[in-house]
Amino acid sequence: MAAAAVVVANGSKEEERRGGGGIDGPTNPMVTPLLTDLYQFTMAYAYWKAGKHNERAVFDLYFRKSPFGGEYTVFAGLEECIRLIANFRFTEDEIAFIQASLPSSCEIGFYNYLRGIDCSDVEIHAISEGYVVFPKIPLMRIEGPVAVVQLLETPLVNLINYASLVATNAARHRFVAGKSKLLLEFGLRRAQGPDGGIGASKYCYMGGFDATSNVAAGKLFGIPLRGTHSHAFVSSFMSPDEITEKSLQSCDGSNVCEDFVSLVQSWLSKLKWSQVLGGIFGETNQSELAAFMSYALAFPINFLALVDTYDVMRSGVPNFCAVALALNDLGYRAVGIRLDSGDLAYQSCEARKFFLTIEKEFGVPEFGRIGITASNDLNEETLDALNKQGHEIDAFGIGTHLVTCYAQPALGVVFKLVEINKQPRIKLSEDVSKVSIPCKKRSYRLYGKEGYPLVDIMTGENEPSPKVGERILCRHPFNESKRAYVVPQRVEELMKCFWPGRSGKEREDLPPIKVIRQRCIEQLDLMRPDHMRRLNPTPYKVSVSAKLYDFIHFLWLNEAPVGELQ
Ligand SMILES: Nc1ncnc2c1ncn2[C@@H]1O[C@H](COP(=O)(O)OP(=O)(O)OP(=O)(O)O)[C@@H](O)[C@H]1O
Ligand SMILES: O=P(O)(O)OC[C@H]1O[C@H](OP(=O)(O)OP(=O)(O)O)[C@H](O)[C@@H]1O
Ligand SMILES: O=C(O)c1cccnc1
Ligand SMILES: [Mg+2]
Repeated sequence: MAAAAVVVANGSKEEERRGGGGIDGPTNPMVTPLLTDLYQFTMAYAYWKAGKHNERAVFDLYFRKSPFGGEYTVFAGLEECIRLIANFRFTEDEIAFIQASLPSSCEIGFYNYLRGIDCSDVEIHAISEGYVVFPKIPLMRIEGPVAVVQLLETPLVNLINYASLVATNAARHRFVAGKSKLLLEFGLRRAQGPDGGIGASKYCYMGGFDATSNVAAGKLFGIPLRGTHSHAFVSSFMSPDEITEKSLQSCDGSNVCEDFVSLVQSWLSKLKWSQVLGGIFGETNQSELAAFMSYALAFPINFLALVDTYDVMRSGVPNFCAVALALNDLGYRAVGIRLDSGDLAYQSCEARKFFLTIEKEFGVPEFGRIGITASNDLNEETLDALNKQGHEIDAFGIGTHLVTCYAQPALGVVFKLVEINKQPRIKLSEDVSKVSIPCKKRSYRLYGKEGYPLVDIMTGENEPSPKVGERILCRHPFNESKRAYVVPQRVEELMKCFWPGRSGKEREDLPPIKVIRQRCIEQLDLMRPDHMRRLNPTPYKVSVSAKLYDFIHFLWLNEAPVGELQ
């Protein structure tokens, strides 16, 4: 396959980074081999100086606790990692910068070594993107020359951390909102910079949102685009007299209404004087009406109005209905309203009643079902509160809380050495949850009779895999008394080969985002409901085989010095 090329972003006369396997470079051109911490280079130099740089190392990338007080995480960001790996080459410019940044005592031979580095000898196994994942289970296993893999630590952790966090946040918002609601990501203006904005749109879609307002993300990833209009559009109008072009062709093109403004005004007075609606409102705001009419003239098939600029029930909703009824006369069906302040539950119910009354009173089929979108600082809690109160909202536009991951700003993804030169390594800690699980491992998801995943289990690389119908002991990695026998009805090996290096293994495809999104939805559906609930969810069991358990504790005892009491 032809090698992909990514033009280096820093502008000067630049070489191209030659990609492997026809895989494009990272979406964000800032993702280069320099997007790492200085200490990765100093360690790489020290490995090189010690003649250790080509020792074969295995690192696991995993997190320790699911975010947002939950018991599940959506794994996202893998494709961007593979794009980095496939195109991992230093340019001359970058090497010159590293040379200028390291102490002058560093030998020149190191820079020649960096010149020759790529990831052709690195092997990456990973869980598929969009999978539901759990603490301690490796999301990725990275094997290769220790100095190269060390350089990958920071960018890989960076690419997985926010992606998985925000995809999980999206999945959690979807869980509370319910499957039938349309979820729109509106966060670009509030995101942490341009990359935060693009990443949020991509991974919220992956986590189950339906569309984004972010046009660049729509182009880059093919995510559906949706949007309404803002208060500025409404308040920019002063009066209906501003509307000079008043004609509107009917939907089927069979006739032209020469004065759409008068048609709307006549509907507004019918509404005002109707027996059943009379009394709800009097004079509506005419500048708002002008804005709605203008928007309808511009978008007769997509007419949606923001109704809370002046007064939702006394102005916005009646004005919207007058325009929608005029459109209806011409064969168009209005899309709906957006509420962006006040009590969203109450207002949505009042608006729905108003629509239903019109449907009945004026015999307009389906008018009662007109869409209601709500926005304004929504998050899991407000969605939950709205559900409890009862509401008539069909779509939610969510920005700040979703994309900034307001409830938890980072997922603690880590990258730990588990083996070097075939020797298992462990990292000890006073805090047991921070002790790393040594060895090059495999991991499996074991499913029970009811089809739910029961437990994830890690084994040594060369242990026989768990078998359907065969009892296996699953042990908590650090708590001796926590163990269970499981007879799996289905066994799924979790990690697949996404970058074979020189192993000759087949490389897993990187599927389109829509496929990953669908996979994520199916994965979330597969989970037992008590793991998913928001309040005190049941922890999902993560375990090790009996053999791996014994080995962890043998290594632990071997590495931990024995204290002496005086
Ligand atoms: N029925 C409801 N139950 C619980 N929370 C709600 C309900 N309706 C709206 N909210 C939330 O209450 C908060 C209202 O925020 P705030 O008081 O700042 O806005 P507002 O005064 O309604 O609008 P703005 O200041 O934008 O004009 C928002 O976070 C919104 O999502
Ligand atoms: O509330 P979020 O979840 O962040 O969703 C996006 C918000 O952005 C827009 O207004 P903006 O917040 O810019 O202005 P406003 O708060 O004054 O309406 C929009 O009207 C939403 O309210
Ligand atoms: O299209 C919208 O309504 C929108 C887009 C971004 C932010 N707030 C609202
Ligand atoms: Mg706001």
